[in-house]
Amino acid sequence: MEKNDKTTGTVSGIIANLVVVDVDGPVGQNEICFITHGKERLMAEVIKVTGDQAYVQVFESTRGLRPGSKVDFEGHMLEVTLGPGMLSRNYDGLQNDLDKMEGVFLKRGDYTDPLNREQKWNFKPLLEKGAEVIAGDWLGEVEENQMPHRIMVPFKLEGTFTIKSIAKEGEYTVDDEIAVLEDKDGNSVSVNMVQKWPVKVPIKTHKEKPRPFKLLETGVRCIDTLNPITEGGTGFIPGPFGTGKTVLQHAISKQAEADIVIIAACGERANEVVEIFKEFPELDDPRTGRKLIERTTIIANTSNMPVAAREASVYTAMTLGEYYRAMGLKVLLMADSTSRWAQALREMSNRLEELPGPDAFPMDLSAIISNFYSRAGFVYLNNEQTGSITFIGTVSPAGGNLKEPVTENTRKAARCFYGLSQDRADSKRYPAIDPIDSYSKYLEYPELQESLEKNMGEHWLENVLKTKDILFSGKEADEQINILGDDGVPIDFHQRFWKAELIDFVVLQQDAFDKIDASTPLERQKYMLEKVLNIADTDFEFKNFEQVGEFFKRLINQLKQMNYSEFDSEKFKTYEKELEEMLGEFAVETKKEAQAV
Ligand SMILES: Nc1ncnc2c1ncn2[C@@H]1O[C@H](COP(=O)(O)OP(=O)(O)OP(=O)(O)O)[C@@H](O)[C@H]1O
Repeated sequence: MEKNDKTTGTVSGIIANLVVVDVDGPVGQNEICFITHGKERLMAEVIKVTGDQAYVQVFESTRGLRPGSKVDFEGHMLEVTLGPGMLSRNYDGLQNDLDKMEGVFLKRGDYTDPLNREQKWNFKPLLEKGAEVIAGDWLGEVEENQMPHRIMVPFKLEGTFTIKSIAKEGEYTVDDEIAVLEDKDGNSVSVNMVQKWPVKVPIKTHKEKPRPFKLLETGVRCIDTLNPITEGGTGFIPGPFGTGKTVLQHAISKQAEADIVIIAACGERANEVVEIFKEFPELDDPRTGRKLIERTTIIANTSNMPVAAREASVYTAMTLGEYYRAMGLKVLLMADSTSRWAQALREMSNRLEELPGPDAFPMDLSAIISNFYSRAGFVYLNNEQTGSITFIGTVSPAGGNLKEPVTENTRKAARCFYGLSQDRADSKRYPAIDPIDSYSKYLEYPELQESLEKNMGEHWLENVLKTKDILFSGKEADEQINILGDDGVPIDFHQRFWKAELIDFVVLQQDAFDKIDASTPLERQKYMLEKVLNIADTDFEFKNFEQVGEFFKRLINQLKQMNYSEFDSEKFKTYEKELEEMLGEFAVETKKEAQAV
């Protein structure tokens, strides 16, 4: 889309943020333009072209804009600027640095540079003069917040190049030349540490993108044990307000096995975004012992920002993720909430008077959502290294209706579903992920099954399925008890109910604010699951239903004490010993009683 003679135009109509422009040359779909309004230059994106008219969506308020204003088309789509120095930053959807703003917004017409042009970085070459390279290959690296940041052959270059020269190790700014590449015809390309890339086009410099197959450890038991997400996998969390979405997102961001965390806070209210900016920098990073923000970038947009900027933010976040993935890093991308992004799509579609789909969302909502989710994934790079983007989006279904179009279409696109339940939140069973409704389709992938068998033992999958069965059977028993009364059902129903409670309290419920319980390593998850299943596999003899409840409450208490103690510590072992004694004594007692009868 690059061209030399830039197209210009004149504003001929204005409908809120949608501006009609009479153009004097060719313009492309999604091309960026600037409208001159007095001393301001307002950025806009072409969203429809008919004949010599372009409909452009302005990223800012169009207050006071008049027909006749001049428009300059840029010849390229909305791009992000990629380079070292993006970590710990708060950007808006157009990659403006929000820390440079006054108040919550930038002044209209102001765009800030996403990178620091003065800062020097210690560049180390990874390749030598004469090497043959293609787009995405790692020429060298700098270090940012103790993380390697690879300087890559620009993604836009096509074909094979030879390195004509490469900078020696030393201090350079992002704009300094660090290499010169030469194509087959002898044309030279100067490369520095900055590249630009259009946000709506996936970066595809990898060699292969297999189905994800490796479990991504999050330390959250009801995810890892019951419905695991994979490295490069996708998941979504629909949840009513106040069900623990924020706490869960913080837990996953802090604990997941990721090098880089990108948060797309899309369309949140301004005060919620301010909360994110305040809360995130305070989160400790259990992996590095420093602050999580050092390996995090936040892309935020509030509902009162223009619709096109809101729509852009998730793409900007994904493109940043793809950039880091091409460096061989593991990226965790969290978007909250994708419903507000979909609302931005709806507003745009409505203003364009497109034929509406269900609930007035665009007809192609399903394709938009699944195309977006498909940009996540696990990849093999050309140098045999791997990289990944694991994507988890939250959905805020209006009125908790999971049949509404955004939730329905997200369900088709995402492989894991973590449904937060109001009932569980009300009874303080956190995290409130519903164990019956939630699922991970990855568990059906033979690739993951194989890797689980290798890493978690041959009975792991069997145990996970058994756990699900016990939870389901407990729910059924609970329903029967509620209908027929405690005395109206056989004692066995109580036993089934309490076995599910045992799993709920010991495996599913997890205190995000306890130093030890907050995050459980896989090895410990495996140990505890086996312990609990051993109990669940035993058929105890009970005199009456009260005895069932009493016995299981004691077991739950004991096992919870273990959850709160350092794994394998003296304290842990003491609790475990007491638990075994409890089980042994009960078996002896009931045997005696049975003999007496
Ligand atoms: N895993 C957990 N362990 C302990 N407490 C929790 C956990 N998850 C949630 N809570 C409790 O629930 C409260 C509400 O959680 P949170 O703020 O995450 O809800 P939310 O769904 O994000 O709310 P909103 O929809 O308003 O953003 C927390 O303040 C905390 O007390």
